[in-house]
Amino acid sequence: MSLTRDQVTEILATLALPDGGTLISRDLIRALSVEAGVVRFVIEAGSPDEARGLVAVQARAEAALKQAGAASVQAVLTAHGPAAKAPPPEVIRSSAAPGAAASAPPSLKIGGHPTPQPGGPEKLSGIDRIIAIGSGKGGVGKSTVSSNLAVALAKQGRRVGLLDADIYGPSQARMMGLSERPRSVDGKIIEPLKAHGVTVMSMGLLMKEREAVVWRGPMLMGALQQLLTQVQWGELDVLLIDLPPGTGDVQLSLAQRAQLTGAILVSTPQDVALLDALKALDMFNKLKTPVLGLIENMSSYHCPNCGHEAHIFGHGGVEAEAKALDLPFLGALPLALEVRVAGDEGRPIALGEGPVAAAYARLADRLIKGGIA
Ligand SMILES: Nc1ncnc2c1ncn2[C@@H]1O[C@H](COP(=O)(O)OP(=O)(O)OP(=O)(O)O)[C@@H](O)[C@H]1O
Repeated sequence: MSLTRDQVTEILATLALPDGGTLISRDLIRALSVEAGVVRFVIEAGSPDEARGLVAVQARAEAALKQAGAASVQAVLTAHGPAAKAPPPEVIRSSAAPGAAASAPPSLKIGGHPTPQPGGPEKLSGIDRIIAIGSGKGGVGKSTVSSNLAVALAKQGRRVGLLDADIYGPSQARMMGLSERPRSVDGKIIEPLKAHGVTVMSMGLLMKEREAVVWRGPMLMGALQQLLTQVQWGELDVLLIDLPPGTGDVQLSLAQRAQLTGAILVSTPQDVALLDALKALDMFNKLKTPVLGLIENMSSYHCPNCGHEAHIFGHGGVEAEAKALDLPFLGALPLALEVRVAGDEGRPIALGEGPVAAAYARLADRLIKGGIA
């Protein structure tokens, strides 16, 4: 049984706080989302002291939700002090790393309030093109496509950056095989890491491994601004930005802060994913970010034993939709076990040879020839 948002709220409403009331009656829950059994939320306390007193409630909430059927629970305690005198909000503890404080390179503070940016979206110095990779819903392979496309472009000689802006569930560090932490000598400029010929920066590299972070709008926008402007990207032909799924604060904030060349949307052939993708499309239109095209991921499956080609999630839906919308269809990427295994091992499949790597090479070639990447 998969939990609904209302059921989650009901469960949270039963958990009494040490000084009275519940997480719901005291209005401490922020950014609650329930998707495919994964429950994510922030418990926002008024002060770091109050937050410390809520650690036990956080653990009880996680246990109760898991018992009620949640596949996983990512609950984060944050504290907000009064705006005038408080330091930037502090991530106190995440559900996946009990007792661990969020850590970053020495003296580097991540996730403060964004600084005002007069004059609209900025052109980031040294970066020729910025492409956001989005999807209407989670799990369609947006991060997988981003890392593999980055590698495929680098293999064809492009200078490529990959920014993991999926601040809620960063996965690029794992997919690109990075565990080292980026350095910051002066506490301001962050030195990105290099993997497989790609310059990479991810919130995941600044957090402890397995830590889940869910931030509210202002903190999140501050973190995103830092990842865009404080990272020493160097000279890049293209920066790929792996967005969180859906249509939210990060997308909005990104479009407001950086001059995007455009967005690429990833979808699976399933209708539901496509409908969600259309919502994302609508969002990019509203943000005046050009949509450069659609990609169909998990398109066809080649049986490794008999070579038979099957279309497990259907096939061609994204191409048909692209046609109907008069948008470029950029390519179909096969469903293959090795894609997941390679991603989990930190060596994107596009690094090697074979049909999937060839599909990524074609995609990269098409983007380069089209002047997109
Ligand atoms: N073409 C593919 N063939 C096989 N497995 C795939 C393929 N694309 C993605 N996957 C696997 O599907 C899972 C989800 O992929 P991924 O994390 O890239 O999706 P996502 O859209 O970025 O999700 P989220 O937005 O929730 O982070 C991963 O385990 C990944 O390895």
